[in-house]
Amino acid sequence: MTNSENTAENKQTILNAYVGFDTITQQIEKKSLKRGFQFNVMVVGQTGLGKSTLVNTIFASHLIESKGRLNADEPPRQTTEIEAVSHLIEENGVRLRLNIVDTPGYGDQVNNENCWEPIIKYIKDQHSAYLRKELTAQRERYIQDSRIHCCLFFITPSGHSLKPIDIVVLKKLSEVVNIVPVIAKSDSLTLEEREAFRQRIKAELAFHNINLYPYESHEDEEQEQALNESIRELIPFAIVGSERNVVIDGKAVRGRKTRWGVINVEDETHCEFVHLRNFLTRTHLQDLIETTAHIHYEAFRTKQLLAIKGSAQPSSPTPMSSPATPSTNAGVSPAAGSAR
Ligand SMILES: Nc1nc2c(ncn2[C@@H]2O[C@H](COP(=O)(O)OP(=O)(O)OP(=O)(O)O)[C@@H](O)[C@H]2O)c(=O)[nH]1
Repeated sequence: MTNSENTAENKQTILNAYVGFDTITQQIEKKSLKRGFQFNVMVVGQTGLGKSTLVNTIFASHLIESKGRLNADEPPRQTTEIEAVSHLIEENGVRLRLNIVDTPGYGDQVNNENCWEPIIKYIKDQHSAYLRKELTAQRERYIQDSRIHCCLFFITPSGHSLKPIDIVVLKKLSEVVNIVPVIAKSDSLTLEEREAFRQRIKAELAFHNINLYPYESHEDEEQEQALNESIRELIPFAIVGSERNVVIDGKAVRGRKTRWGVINVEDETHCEFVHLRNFLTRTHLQDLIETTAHIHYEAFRTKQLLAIKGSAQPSSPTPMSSPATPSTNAGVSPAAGSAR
């Protein structure tokens, strides 16, 4: 046997031997399962649009209470107050720590000037808290992540167009968080009205350059790109929520019973709730978490660290790159995201 044959044979032997590193995915899975997952969702929209109901419908349990008035003589809410509730939910041995941040009463005041500020401040405060923990000398092994991974934005089912205040708030939010807009209570619109409303909203979002999640990325595989494209077609999701079960053909389903029939929340021909739930929990949960870290938090972090560096060198002759345009994750551009 020649030397080169020997080398080739050796190489072959090594490649055929079972080393065991193919179990790395199981090892990661085991560790991740032990640690559990953290998902932080924020709901933004006017009072009574069904925010609490939708969250409870998505996660199939009563997680948050409605903040609506129970009696007509109760005083209306005075200010935008932000409230976070935390739940540990478990499915087939997978533990998910779910934080729901409710922002009741947004845009409900007589004077809505800067009503979005507490919401933006809350999101930035979470980034700031994370950065502080990250920069401490003896940082925790696993930093508690309270950064908002997804903001469900509720659009009033007016059938006309977005309100000017919605456009301002969407624009501000899209710079700091992944937004998933939904047409709330879409059972109040006919199927044609829904579609026309959706197309109008898409056109408005594109006109105002509002970039929504999922962002376009040339790094995604073809399959992923196709999935994201189909999701963009459905955005904003026309949803119906319900915490009650109704009986259809002898089967109890989540639905709303009206005088003229029953809406089955889980029926794709009735509304897009199932698509939204699949998108949030089955296909994009991890990506929402990663995109928050790689794009929104990274932008915040860069801006903060550049600002600190800038203040440490007040007489520096070289101008610093603008903190307003931080670098984002390679290949992924929220600015290039589709706003359809
Ligand atoms: N028709 C219809 N009604 C809904 C839908 N979702 C919720 N509702 C009803 O709307 C009312 C308000 O729902 P909530 O979930 O409390 O609304 P909210 O946006 O959380 O209200 P706040 O917490 O006060 O901001 C309740 O009576 C719900 O049963 C829906 O999809 N369609």
